[in-house]
Amino acid sequence: MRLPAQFEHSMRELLREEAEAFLATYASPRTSGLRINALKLSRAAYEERFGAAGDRIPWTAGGLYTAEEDRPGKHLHYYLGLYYIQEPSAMLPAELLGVLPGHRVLDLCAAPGGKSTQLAGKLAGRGVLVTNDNASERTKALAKNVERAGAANAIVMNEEPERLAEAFGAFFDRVLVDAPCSGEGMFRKDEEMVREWERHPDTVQRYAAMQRGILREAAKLVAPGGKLLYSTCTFSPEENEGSVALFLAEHPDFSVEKVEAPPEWGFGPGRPDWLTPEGTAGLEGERLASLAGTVRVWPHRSRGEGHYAALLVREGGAADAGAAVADKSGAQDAAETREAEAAGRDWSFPPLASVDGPADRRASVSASMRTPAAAKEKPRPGRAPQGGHGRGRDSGGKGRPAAGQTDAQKREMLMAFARDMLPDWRPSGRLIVRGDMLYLQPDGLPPIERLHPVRPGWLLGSASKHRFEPSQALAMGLRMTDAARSLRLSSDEDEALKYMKGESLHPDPSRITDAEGNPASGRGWALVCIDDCPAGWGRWDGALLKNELLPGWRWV
Ligand SMILES: C[S@@+](CC[C@H](N)C(=O)[O-])C[C@H]1O[C@@H](n2cnc3c(N)ncnc32)[C@H](O)[C@@H]1O
Repeated sequence: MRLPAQFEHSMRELLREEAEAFLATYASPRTSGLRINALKLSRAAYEERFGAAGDRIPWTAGGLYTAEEDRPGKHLHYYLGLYYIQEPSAMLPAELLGVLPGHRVLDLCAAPGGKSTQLAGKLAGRGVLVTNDNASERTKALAKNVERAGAANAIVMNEEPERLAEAFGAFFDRVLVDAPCSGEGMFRKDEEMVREWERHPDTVQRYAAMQRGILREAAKLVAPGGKLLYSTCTFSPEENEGSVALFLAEHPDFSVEKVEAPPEWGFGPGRPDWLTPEGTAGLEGERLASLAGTVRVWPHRSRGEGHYAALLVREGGAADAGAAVADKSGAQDAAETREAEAAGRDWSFPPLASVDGPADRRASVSASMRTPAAAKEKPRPGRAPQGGHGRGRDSGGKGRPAAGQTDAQKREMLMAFARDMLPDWRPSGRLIVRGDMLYLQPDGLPPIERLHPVRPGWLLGSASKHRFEPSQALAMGLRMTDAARSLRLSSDEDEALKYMKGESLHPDPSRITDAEGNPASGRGWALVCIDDCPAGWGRWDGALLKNELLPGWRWV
């Protein structure tokens, strides 16, 4: 690979005797990997069922090295969200952030969602993940990847960091800033980055300025005692230690938490000594030296592409207070769910939270379970969702209000669907209606109506005319055993691939089963599952299973 002369010169200056080993890596293939989706399966369970998929990536739970010829993107399991294809070093930042179930987590520069799906796995369905990117085109892939992973507690935003900081304040226990950067660490992966670097001599400076602006806003979003992980996939000291030095100089309430890694992983320390005197932003002494506690991943030392990560902790507050609080509320939810179950069919979704309505109309599931309520709701004007998805369609469903349907009626349609199809399903959150679309939003968020959510919650489906249509996102976030009617296929069967290609199926009626795997009664929606994982919806008429998989989710 031909490297930009200026890049090669700078790397020789920095690395000196190590430079040859570093430059030699450009003659060997890049590393690649996949990460098993903890929301669906553990690595042990994956390997037990499907065999070992590759060498383990030591720094990441569920991470496996792959070879070019493996083509993991061409396997049904990829479509089912059982794993995400991700460069091995790119798995490090989310791992270092120390996310616990119940945390409030923000992924500020998130598209296309590699680290968001990893963070969602760490949350294990508890707490909230706000995943954001300011490039609206890129948020489509972000939303789809988050949905494919089955993250039911995520909201997807298309916002500028300033506006998030205004709306949320210091709300988050964990913030990830996987910053836009000059991408020097990805030259082996993407030669276009090499050309881009060459075309713009000021690339490094331009990105450094961007990163510093983003970090300033990110600081406002971290709760006292919370943590911020800053990462790039580049080598330049200006974009790495330099951006963190300025951050520390401007934010005395943050400090570096040293990254501890076993020597065999090969990580290098941060290099404050590579900063110019101006590059230190006036940082001195111990604070400057603490930058050595940040981490550099080098392709000649580790089995991964170039990366940088800095873990920054904000002082004050009780460490992990968010997780503790959320754990408590999780226990409370479980207790209240049991109470509601005991009350039989009175269990209900929360009252509607109108996107335009006053804040005091918002209510939690737990409150609604005590007082099922929808019938009293007044009709509201529908409002087009941002990037709305009819049944999770990639570009359709412009969020037109269903003619004549009130929000309360739409909620009732969802309830009727859930009673028929998902009798034991007990999600938590608050129900949001936007146009035809119904979403379940994690509890406890501040008002976000003035922002641009691409998904203000888990997209459950759309209620138009007289029927509720469940979304692909709903299917992907369910378990096979949630469904009162399912068709269970194995990835070895031709039928599985036919379904994923969009074909309708003619299964023997005995294969349409209930949650326990016994023959199911009734007709209507059925959850199609492959290797016990939901793949999408079909409509069963007693002889034919009509394929309801949307084109954007099909096998290609
Ligand atoms: C390195 S990529 C993120 C990769 C992503 N974290 C992942 O793991 O898939 C950086 C992202 O930052 C976004 N971005 C650039 N400037 C931004 C800003 N001011 N606010 C939020 N996102 C920004 C870009 O659109 C890009 O998607």
